Amino acid sequence: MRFVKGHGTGNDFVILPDADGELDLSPELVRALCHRGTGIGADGVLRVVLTAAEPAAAGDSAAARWFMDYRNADGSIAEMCGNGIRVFARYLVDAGYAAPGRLVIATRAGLRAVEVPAGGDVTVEMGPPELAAGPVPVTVAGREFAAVPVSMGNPHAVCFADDLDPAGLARLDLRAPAYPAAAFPEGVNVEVVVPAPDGVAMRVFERGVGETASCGTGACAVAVAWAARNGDGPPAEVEVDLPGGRLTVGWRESTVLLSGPAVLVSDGVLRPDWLRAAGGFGPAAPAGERRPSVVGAG
Ligand SMILES: N[C@@H](CCC[C@H](N)C(=O)O)C(=O)O
Repeated sequence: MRFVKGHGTGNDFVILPDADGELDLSPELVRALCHRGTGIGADGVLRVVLTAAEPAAAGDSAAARWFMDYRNADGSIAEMCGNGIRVFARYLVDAGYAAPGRLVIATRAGLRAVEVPAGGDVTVEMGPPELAAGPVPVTVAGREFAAVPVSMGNPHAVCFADDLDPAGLARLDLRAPAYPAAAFPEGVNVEVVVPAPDGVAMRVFERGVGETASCGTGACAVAVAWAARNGDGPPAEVEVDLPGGRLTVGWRESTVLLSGPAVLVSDGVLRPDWLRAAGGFGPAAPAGERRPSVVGAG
């Protein structure tokens, strides 16, 4: 079984080519693949499957040839991944499954158009954001924030720490943020944001993963909450600095655009013995018996 490893600003993924939808990706196998000591190591898994072969993408095959099946490192399923879809698109072009240019990819959050040049940064149209009613109290490092709830297809809670600078942000203990379960019944990704010379700097505690070096949907949620707070309409662009690098968030009418590097690192082969010990890929379950399409971190 072949895999490719890739990342977007340090948010890293195991890419599994599965055009015909033959792999049953159990949560146990996802956890084993993502384990940084005993597996390949990643924040998540991207299964690359034709929409025509994927029951979760039923109805999208006329508009999009490929479906991004994204899984968090803990084995849970999320609706959307902004860095993941950029890496996914880079893989499609690199593997010869798509020509450079604009391509549309199906996700659990709906169709997303991606602009993939032959080389360089990849931009995705992330769709319109949803600012939910708030604020919601979220506690990070013993401090309560009035968090702004934003959906980018997946849920985010944006916490502004205006009194900190990027160095203060780097010192914050981001483990175990707490939030009212009723406000985020499916769990939530928590971002802490500070002002930075070119825009904003952020760190993120991802649902289903823990702290990651970068989060594309998180960067969009932060830029949306930041623009809403400033109150004078979306700026042309916001530069978002993350521990793993810089992402740029822009707007085209009501659509949020996310740009940044998407890098393929290595190709590999899963050893049969390792795969067997990790539980292996079962045959894909019939459509009606598939696991729930979205699982919160719990
Ligand atoms: N890193 C991703 C987001 C992945 C999903 C997230 N952990 C969730 O459960 O919603 C990104 O780049 O957007």
